[in-house]
Amino acid sequence: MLRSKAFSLLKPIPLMFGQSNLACIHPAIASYGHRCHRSPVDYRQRYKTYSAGEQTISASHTKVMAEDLPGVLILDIGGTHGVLENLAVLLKKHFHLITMKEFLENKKEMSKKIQSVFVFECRPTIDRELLESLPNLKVIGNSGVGVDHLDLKMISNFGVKVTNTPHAVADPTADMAMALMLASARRLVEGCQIAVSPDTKYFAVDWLGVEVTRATLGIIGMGSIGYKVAQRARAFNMKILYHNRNRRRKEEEEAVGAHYCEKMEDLLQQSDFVMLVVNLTPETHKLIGKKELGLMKPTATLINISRGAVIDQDALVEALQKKIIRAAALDVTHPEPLPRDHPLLRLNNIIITPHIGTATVQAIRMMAEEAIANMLAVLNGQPIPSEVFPK
Ligand SMILES: O=C(O)[C@H](O)CO
Repeated sequence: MLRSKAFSLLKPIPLMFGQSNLACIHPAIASYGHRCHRSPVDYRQRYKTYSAGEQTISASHTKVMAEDLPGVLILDIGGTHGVLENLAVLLKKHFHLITMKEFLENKKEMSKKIQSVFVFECRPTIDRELLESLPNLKVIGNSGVGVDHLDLKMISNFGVKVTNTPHAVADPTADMAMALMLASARRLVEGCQIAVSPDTKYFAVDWLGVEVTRATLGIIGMGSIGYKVAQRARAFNMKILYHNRNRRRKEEEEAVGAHYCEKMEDLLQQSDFVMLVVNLTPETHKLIGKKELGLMKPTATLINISRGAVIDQDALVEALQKKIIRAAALDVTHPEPLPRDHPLLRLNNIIITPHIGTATVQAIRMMAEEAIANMLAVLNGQPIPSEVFPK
């Protein structure tokens, strides 16, 4: 709902990809993956520069017929063509769009044409049956960074590559992390409800918040999103702790004033805000359970912008009910959405948003562009900016 509303505001914009010539992908985009791995900030900078200078070439200038382009199967995600209209415009520059409906109606002909599948964010998934019916499939372009919804091993056994969009998601997701932290700390949602309630006799002292400024933030998962959260938190003079599989370089730690905690337990015990920014893998499944929640301060807040299954939700319900921790702010849950009678929805010390970390006009477009660049690289046998490998 929120996504489609946001998207309806999106006006046609100059497109980064010029013509439907598969070789004409802008070199800045074709190569950003390599450099951006080290310096993700670069990408947005360069994106601005190039998109501003790029000439708009509308679909009518396209000489190549859609049928001549490699087929991309769009798994239905809404919109009139099975894909949001504005994403369709971007994709059509380089691909012959085939919706699931078209595929199912004319499977014999369509299945041969399809060389790529575009997956919008983290849904839906791709099963063996679909893979078996696409003999020419070469790449699945996931729009979004998390690929926990895809069976990477099975896909790779079909000789199909999977790509994701780590660069496009980093800033908006880090912004969302800050929004959740601030909203929970200052009890923004309750404040809104009170402000619009018919009862005008309310006293702020009855629902005091806590301060983010100078508080201790513990970031679990210091990849590019985690690091961007740290950059933002520094502006709030927060003390930053982090736990990650690999320690960041000294210069990177110093740039944001982050302190490494080798043991996650130390971070949990010391933090006022614990921020989860890890990928969902078998190792991080229910990473935060009863024991971990018990280590947190009773005044601490848990924020999750990764995946719902990283938290043992039953343990979280109990911790929030018994005030073992102060509050939680979740952009992700398991499942999504939660069943309407789920106990998490009945608590007042929680904020839940419907997985909107990347639901911005800019991010959705940039994710699509990053996914397109990846898919074209695979189809053209060029270096792939962001490929994901099975473990
Ligand atoms: O994985 C991601 O990038 C986000 O969760 C998008 O849905």
